[in-house]
Order: sequence, then structure tokens, then C-alpha cells
Amino acid sequence: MNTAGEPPILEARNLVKTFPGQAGTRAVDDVSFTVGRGEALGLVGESGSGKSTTARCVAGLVRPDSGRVLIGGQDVTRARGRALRATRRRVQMVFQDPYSSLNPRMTVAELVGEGLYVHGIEPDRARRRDRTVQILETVGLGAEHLDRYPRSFSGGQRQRIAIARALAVGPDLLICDEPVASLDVSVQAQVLDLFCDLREKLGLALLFIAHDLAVVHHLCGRVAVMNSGRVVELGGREQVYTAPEHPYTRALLDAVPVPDPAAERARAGALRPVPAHHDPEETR
Ligand SMILES: Nc1ncnc2c1ncn2[C@@H]1O[C@H](COP(=O)(O)OP(=O)(O)OP(=O)(O)O)[C@@H](O)[C@H]1O
Repeated sequence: MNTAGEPPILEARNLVKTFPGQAGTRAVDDVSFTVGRGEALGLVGESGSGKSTTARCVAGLVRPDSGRVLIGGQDVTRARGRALRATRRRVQMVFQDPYSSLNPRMTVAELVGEGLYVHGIEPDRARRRDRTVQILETVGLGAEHLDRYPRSFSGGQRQRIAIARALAVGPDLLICDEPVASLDVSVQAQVLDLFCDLREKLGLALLFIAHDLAVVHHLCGRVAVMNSGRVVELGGREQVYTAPEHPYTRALLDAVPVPDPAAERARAGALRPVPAHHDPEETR
């Protein structure tokens, strides 16, 4: 969904990050990818493969050892000052655990309105409250929640508040680090649907991190697969799911059931050629 001539909303170029004590191994090892405007890119891989560190480098929470991060074509890796803040604002992050990512001493109005105030988007208190209500409605919550504290909400509702907080500053891209992993299965689908809606209705781009390929299949048109700090495969969803090129991707796919029966059949066909004598009844 890239408009011709416009740079991608996000570009990671050759990112490298090593933590002290990692003895020669890199948490992030020469990682490059782009996310186009309005696009959803999934980042998958086992625990420890480097997904969160990549996300944190991109979001500016961790400084990479080398490599560059470009937001809307602007290099933010070494930039400073007000211009950097304005550019950084275009990329917001939603974390895995909505129980620890929200300050328990702030009301919903304060949590969501803070970004509007800090970034000078809406200095007027009454108008900020109105704007906060609009943002809450975008995520499926109402004005009645404004003066409540996070502790009185369910996990799914807390994650909606965290998403509203991220949306408040008008980002072009959300980095979502396992945003449904800590939610009940029944609530996961609702929150995933919300991300789909945000992309379709607001044109929001997503960098969506999950160890669960089924979740990413639901949401993302392109998928990057990470293993030991490296992106070992990057391609369109159907290509990655039905004709994976890297053995690690194949191993991941074998470990996680794909919820879409058509994709499952296609994958099975691509990975395990059906023998001539195959009787489909045998596998039911
Ligand atoms: N702050 C840190 N200090 C030291 N090592 C770290 C730190 N953060 C991550 N690591 C290490 O970097 C590697 C990549 O971790 P990372 O959290 O990025 O992987 P991940 O794929 O997101 O895993 P998970 O899904 O479990 O979060 C791991 O070996 C991890 O132990």
C-alpha cells in the first residue's frame, strides 16, 4: 500500500545489537526490513530469536550498535531534538502485558490524554477530554470509563486502553510486541479484530510481533521470520506459509497449526507431497 514515490513509513537497515555478556552472539544480527504505509508486517520466531530487541531498536527504546532506522525516510538513529521527537511520534508501541504497561495511579482520561498534552496536540483540558472520548470510541470503549483506574478493567479492556494511549499522538505505525499473548483466547480474537479495523479504517501500518504464526496469518500480508537474531525469511504471507524456503520456517510451521483450512491444505500440499495412492479419508 505504498504510495508511489513515498518512502516506507519504517525502514530498518542492517540493525545489530549485542548485549553485555552475550559472548559473541548477537541479539539482533544485521536485520533489515521495511513496512509500507498502511501495511501489516508480521515478525515471528521462537522465544529469544530477537523479535523484541528488534522492535525496541526500531522504537528507539534500545540503541543499536550499528545500522539505521528510518521513519518516513528520515534517519532517526542518530538524530536529536524536537524534529526527532515529532518523527518518533509517528511510531508508537503496544506491549505484551497490559497489566504492567499502564500506570495504576492514572485514570483512563489521564493515560490516554497524556500524549495529547505532552506533545501539545490538545492543551485545552475540556477539549482534551472530548478528544480522549473519541479515541476511546475508536478502540471500542466509552466515555463512562474516563475516570476509572486500570485495576478495574479486564485484560482485554486494558489492552484497548494501551492501544488508545498509543493512538492519541496520531501515529502512522504501531509496533505491537505480542499484544494478545497474555490475553484469554476468547479475548485475543476481539483485540486482533481491532488491529485489523485500525489498519483498514485509519490506514495504520503495523509491525506485529508474535511467536504464534496463526495470529500473524490472521493479520499480516507480509511476514519476516527471525532465528538467532537474523531474518532468515521475508515474504508475502501465502509464500511464507505455503512454500517456505528456509528450514527454520518449515519447522515453525510444523509446530503451529494454521487456523485457515485452505492455507493448511495448501501448506500440507507444499510441504508433504501427497503420494499417488493417497486416500484423503485416511488423514481425517
Ligand atoms: N536487556 C537485555 N540484556 C541482556 N540480554 C538481553 C536483553 N534483552 C534481550 N536479551 C537477549 O537477547 C536475545 C533476544 O531476546 P529478545 O527478547 O529480543 O527475543 P524475542 O524473540 O523477543 O523473545 P521473546 O519472545 O521471549 O520475548 C535473547 O538471548 C535475550 O536473552
